Amino acid sequence: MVDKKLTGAGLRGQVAGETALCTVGKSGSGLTYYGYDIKELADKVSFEEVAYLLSRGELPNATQLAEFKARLKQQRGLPQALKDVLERIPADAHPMDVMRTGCSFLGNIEPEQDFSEADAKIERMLAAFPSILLYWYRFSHDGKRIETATDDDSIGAHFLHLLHDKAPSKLHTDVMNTSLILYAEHEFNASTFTARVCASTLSDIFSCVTGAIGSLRGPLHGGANEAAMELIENMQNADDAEQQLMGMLERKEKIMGFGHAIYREFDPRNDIIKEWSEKLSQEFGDSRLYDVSVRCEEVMWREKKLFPNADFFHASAYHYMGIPTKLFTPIFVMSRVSGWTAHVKEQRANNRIIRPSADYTGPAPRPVPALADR
Ligand SMILES: CC(=O)SCCNC(=O)CCNC(=O)[C@H](O)C(C)(C)COP(=O)(O)OP(=O)(O)OC[C@H]1O[C@@H](n2cnc3c(N)ncnc32)[C@H](O)[C@@H]1OP(=O)(O)O
Ligand SMILES: O=C([O-])CC(=O)C(=O)O
Repeated sequence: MVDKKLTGAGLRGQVAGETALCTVGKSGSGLTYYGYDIKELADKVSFEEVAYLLSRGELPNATQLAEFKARLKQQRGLPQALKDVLERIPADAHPMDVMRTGCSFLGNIEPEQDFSEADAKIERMLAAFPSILLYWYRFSHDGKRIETATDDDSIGAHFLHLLHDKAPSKLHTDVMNTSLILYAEHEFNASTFTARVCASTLSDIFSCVTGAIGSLRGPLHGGANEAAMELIENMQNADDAEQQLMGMLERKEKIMGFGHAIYREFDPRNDIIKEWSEKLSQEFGDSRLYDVSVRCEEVMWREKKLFPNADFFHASAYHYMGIPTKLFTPIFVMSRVSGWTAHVKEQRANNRIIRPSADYTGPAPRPVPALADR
């Protein structure tokens, strides 16, 4: 990858700590989890194996995986107190706010009393987050109190099952699996750094994840997959996409789903999700969204040397699976909770409170004037 000097604002280019979890923009295709290349992981394993890897440092063997999945399945149910809270959140709330509240409330009724409980709480969040999201969504939008304890083999299938009231196809299950793997971990991104700052104060794991959800919500981070969908859904065809984009670039507007703080030439997750988006477009029988996305990619590279990040082709892929746009970023939460919590454990294992300094730009020292003189 080409080196660009990364200086100044946003702590860009500054090392803020150590991690054994992940490399971004370094070896192989540019993204590794505990030394495993993202392409190989996306090809060969399940999201549950990746979640286990991130939490324990090694991939599970067959017995460990079966036990891990069984524990996750058992924990999909929600306590009545949490369902009561979710039923009070209005239909027009942003689902990321629902996730933030759901996570925070879970931390009230099932708190992490001691750091030795971290693994149990991580499994509970992995199992319960799709249930929290869909219980609220189905109650507020369809007036239905759904049963969240399904028998689906994977977190991705569980999510789609609750959303559509039926077990998903193999294709959709596979896409969800890959998507959750791609979103699982990404070094010191903004939301993970939020989680680590919180962990460094020796706070509980639910507080760390609640804060991280808040950071992920913004359109410059996880919220970009929804913003990308809003962009492409209004493009009628590839030529229209080109025309609209050229206008936006001329007006110096930001194009959501493009660019990256670390990668300079490509995001290795893009090719993978792009391929699934194409397959889904064929199954869907209407390739408009895929076609306009491809043209956007071409135009952005030609005009600005900017490339699609992980979020851009996720928009069309999720849409083809019938997922409402406002649920896109919460899927990111369902996945990234594995990375956040792995970082919380890593921070706790070698902790010093994260407390950087600031360059002062305010007024020189001065006396406080009396109220009557101001
Ligand atoms: C999973 C994820 O979270 S991936 C990121 C998701 N976010 C998005 O897709 C939002 C759109 N993208 C962006 O806002 C940015 O590219 C970010 C936030 C991801 C990275 O920001 P930075 O590290 O500041 O970007 P970088 O230093 O590469 O920017 C270089 C130049 O390209 C411009 N640029 C970067 N991305 C875009 C974009 N998507 N559209 C238009 N211009 C852009 C910047 O404005 C900057 O121009 P300038 O030097 O004249 O100010
Ligand atoms: O690393 C980043 O800054 C953003 C990102 O791609 C991610 O968190 O997946």
